[in-house]
Parts: sequence; structure tokens; C-alpha cells
Amino acid sequence: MDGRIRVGAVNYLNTKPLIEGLTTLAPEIELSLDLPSRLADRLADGDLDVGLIPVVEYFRAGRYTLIPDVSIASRGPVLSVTLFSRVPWAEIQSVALDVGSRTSAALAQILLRTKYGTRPQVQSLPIDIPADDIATDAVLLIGDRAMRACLPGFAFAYDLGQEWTDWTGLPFVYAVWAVRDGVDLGRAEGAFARAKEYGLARAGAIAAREAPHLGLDPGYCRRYMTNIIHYDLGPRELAGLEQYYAFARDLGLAPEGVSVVRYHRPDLVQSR
Ligand SMILES: C=C(O[C@@H]1C=C(C(=O)O)C=C[C@H]1O)C(=O)O
Repeated sequence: MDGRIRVGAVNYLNTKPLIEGLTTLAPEIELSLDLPSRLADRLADGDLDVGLIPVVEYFRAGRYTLIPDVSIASRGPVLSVTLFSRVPWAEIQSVALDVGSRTSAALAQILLRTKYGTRPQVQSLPIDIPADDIATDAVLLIGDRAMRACLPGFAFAYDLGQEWTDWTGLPFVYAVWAVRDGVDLGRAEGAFARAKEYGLARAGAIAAREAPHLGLDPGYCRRYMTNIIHYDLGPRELAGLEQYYAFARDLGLAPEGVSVVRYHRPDLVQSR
């Protein structure tokens, strides 16, 4: 490596606090923004050294390590992962899944199959297709597009964060900073956790700046980042991650035998 660290992050509002100060804190970081699913593919291709990737892709790869203490998680409603449906859960026979998603796409299938006992047909919803045009019973949207979506043609709008926590009593983790095998982060190691503190302290300014681009209310954006999304990866989030892995594995959506918590520098992780 030439000293640069190629980092890819999600391009949604929920990620802004994690990247606000990142390249100031670690100038060797070269940051690019992409859809969660594409970040996972780019990390696998060796095009990134670190990616904020969907947790299910971290399970699937089996060889990445985690940056401690940072995630994108919810402890109840998430507001930006919504299954819009024309019919109640148990009657859903076809579903279109946001192509940007991998974690929530698998979560929707876990809820449908394991919690509600259905086996719907699954298809992908491309990013440029308006969700209103889809003929399936249900459609999963994530990120900024989910926050804006109204979809009056769908009678139900299920919040998957809420569904998960009502069901399991645990937080739900959507994404983690995953480090590709063989990458040495050197001095940039601590920047990810420091950037989280830096960004959260500026949530109001981030909301005021980003809200007009999103067509959302600034106060709503602020509370989404400070009260709805949680950015820690503590014992409760890890318990949620373990439970999600078990469900995903049982449905063949993740491989067998994955050890869920593999820290990048276990020697730097205290009290675990
Ligand atoms: C909570 C969210 O988390 C995102 C959901 C992801 C997924 O479903 O694969 C991946 C990354 C997260 O940024 C969201 O974007 O709404």
C-alpha cells in the first residue's frame, strides 16, 4: 500500500455523522460514497480497504474484521427501512427489494418467512424505478428514498427496525465498518470512532445543511440522526447481530459457522 486508505461509505443521511470529520482526522483516508450493496461488492473486489457495508455481507465474506464501537443501528423504529405493502404481512405473496440494500433485504425475508410463515416471490427494485410503479404486493425501500416515500397505493407501511425490536427485544445493526483482510490501518485506526463523536456533536449543522437537498425538514433530519439512528456497537447491538446472523443462517441467507465478532485490532478493544 502507498499510505492511502480507500474508504467507502453509504451515501445516505444516516451515515453523515460517521464521515463528517473522517478525512480531517485521518488525511490519508480517501473517501468515496456509494450504495450499501455496491460498497460490499467493491470491498470484495479489493477496490476499497474499508467499507461501511451491510452486516449480512460481512457474514457472507467471513474474512473481514470490524472496527469496534461504531455501527448504524436502531433500537426500535428506524424510519428509513420501510416495507410498504398492499396487504397485511401474512398475505404478502410477492415483494420487491431495494437494490441498494442487502441487510434489510435479508431482514424482510426473515420477517416474512420466519416470523409470518410466508414464502413470497422475491424480485429486485432498481434504484431508478419509482416504487409506485411496482406491481408486487410489497416493496422494501431503504435510506433517503424510504424517508421521503409516501406510496399512497400501499395500505401498510411497516418499519422493519420496529418489527425487529418488537419481536426480539434487541437493537438491529444495519451496517458496520469492515476492514478487508490484510489491510493495516496504521494511525487511521482510531479515526473511525473519533469521527463518530465529532459528527454527532455537529448533528444540528449536518441536518441544516443536508435537509434542503433531501427535501426534508431540518428538525426531522436532526432527530433522525440523534434519537432514531444509534451509532454504537455495544453488547446489546452485538446480541442483536448474533440473533440476526442465526436467523439469516437458518434460511441460507448467510453461511454456516461464521464467528460474528471479529475485531480488526482485538488488542485495542477493552473490556470485552
Ligand atoms: C438504516 C439504514 O441502514 C442502511 C441499510 C443497509 C442495508 O439494508 O443493507 C445498509 C447500510 C445502512 O446504511 C438505512 O439506510 O435506512
